[in-house]
Amino acid sequence: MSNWFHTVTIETAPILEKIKEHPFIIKLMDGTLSKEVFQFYVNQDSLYLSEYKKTLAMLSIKCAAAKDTRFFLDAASGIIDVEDELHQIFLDKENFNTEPSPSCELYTSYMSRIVNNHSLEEGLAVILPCFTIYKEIGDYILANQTNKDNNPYQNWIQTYASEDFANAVNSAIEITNRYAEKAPKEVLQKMDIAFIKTSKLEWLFWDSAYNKETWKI
Ligand SMILES: Cc1ncc(CO)c(N)n1
Repeated sequence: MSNWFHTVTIETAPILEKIKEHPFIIKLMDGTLSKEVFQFYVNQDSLYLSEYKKTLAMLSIKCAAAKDTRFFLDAASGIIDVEDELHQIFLDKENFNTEPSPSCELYTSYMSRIVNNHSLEEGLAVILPCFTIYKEIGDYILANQTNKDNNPYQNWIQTYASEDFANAVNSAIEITNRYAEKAPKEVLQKMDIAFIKTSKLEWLFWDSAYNKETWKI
């Protein structure tokens, strides 16, 4: 198989559509998303990113090629900058909740489990939707919004529709496709499962923020 990512993207297209139709994204795009919901999201996203960077660093040391290790280490340290920038702007430090929501816990734990206990290829697949879905959504919002000048969430939107982020996404896809080219069919199937599940978790993460998900007990 020459382009694993292309094939799995076709398979996950309905999930991406559902994300675009989610009220969180619709309201983020038109600027009517409540500040409370966005706060909840940024709070949880900060907890998410702080785990995600560790997972990327862990994945980096499993790559045989030094340039791939460097890419994931750079991405991990880039996340520290994103955490600092976006979260300084949007995060309400006094009301910061240090407990991950069930969906946040599920998402970060799932990625960490796959990266730590499974093959490199599955690890590459499991962390990829975090890049590719945010790129899709960033571009989608920017292309469809009519209120770029007065959307309170424009900085957030701009980050994920930026050229820097696009370059990082392309590199992550290229690396994953390169390892997939040499992978046997059984491994490719496991890569699909990991990618599809994380794509669903992306939807779940937005949905959980929109509903300000709590632990039921
Ligand atoms: C949940 C989630 N997925 C992906 C990204 C993009 O890095 C993010 N900030 N948060």
